[in-house]
Amino acid sequence: MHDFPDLPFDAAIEAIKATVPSHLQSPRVGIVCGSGLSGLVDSIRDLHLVPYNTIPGFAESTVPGHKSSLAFGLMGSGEGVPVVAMLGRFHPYEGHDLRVVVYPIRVMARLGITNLILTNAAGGLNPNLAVGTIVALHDHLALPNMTGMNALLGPLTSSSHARFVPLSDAYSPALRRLLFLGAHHLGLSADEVTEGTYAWVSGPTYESPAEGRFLRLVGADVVGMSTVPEVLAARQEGLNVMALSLVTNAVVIPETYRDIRAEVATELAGKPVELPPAQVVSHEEVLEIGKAKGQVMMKLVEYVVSALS
Ligand SMILES: O=P(O)(O)O[C@H]1O[C@H](CO)[C@@H](O)[C@H]1O
Ligand code: HPA
Repeated sequence: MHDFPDLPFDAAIEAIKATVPSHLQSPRVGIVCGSGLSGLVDSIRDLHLVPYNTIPGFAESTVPGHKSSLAFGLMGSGEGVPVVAMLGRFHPYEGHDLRVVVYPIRVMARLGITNLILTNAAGGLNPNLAVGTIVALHDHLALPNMTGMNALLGPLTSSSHARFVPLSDAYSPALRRLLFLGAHHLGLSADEVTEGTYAWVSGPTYESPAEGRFLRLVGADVVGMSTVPEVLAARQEGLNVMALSLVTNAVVIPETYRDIRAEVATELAGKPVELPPAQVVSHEEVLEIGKAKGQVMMKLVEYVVSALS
């Protein structure tokens, strides 16, 4: 296998191995913690943190709720499974090139992980998904990928990589099976953990009502600004992928718009106008739900990782 020099893989691996204790240097599972979900680190013992700014080629995460360190350690009971977790990810809207966004996934693959568990905070498009629901992704819909913003565009980063990567099998059924066994063992209902399709958007704007309606119409259940580029790189690296969305807010999809003209007419007729409550999403709300519900996500991830031992 030959790595290409614009991405400093060898230097990154060297920097990591220089600080991480030898029994943690070859993690089997990689985990990416989404917005407000870095609390997953609490389930890692023998914890060893490597700040991103000490790893050649890594950027810094600039989004609140995303720390900027790799966490090495053991997860699960008994001997434990060696894992590496990204406490904070990179998003294109921060100004990071897509090759930089997925670089940590490729570094984790070179450290030896074979399974990747991605987590994210997402807006709910499917009206059946309550805030707090965990959605195991079984597919994605990525308009940016289809229109020239694909993380696999450009020179291959390894001569062993496929140029054309199929996505019909991107989300491992075997890992999803483990997840639902875990949900059963943890006593979680079908309303608490379910499956669905993730729409990837570039952000950083949240969806307009018409965009939300469009994404729902074309089959997406949740929407977010991450994960898909990482899935593509992981699949090119030959990793098994599981991705979990935590629904942190309902995307506003009104069936009808406020009739402002009628409101004015009512007002002019001297009658009181009843104003509907404003419905806007904020990143603070996203982080709050992540903190409140992150525990369930953590237990599920712990179950799946333990089952991989
Ligand atoms: O996908 P993660 O990184 O969890 O973050 C989600 O939360 C942020 C918006 O609140 C966006 O970055 C969106 O993608
Ligand atoms: N839209 C896009 N990304 C998100 C959302 C949303 O409503 N919530 C959390 N991440």
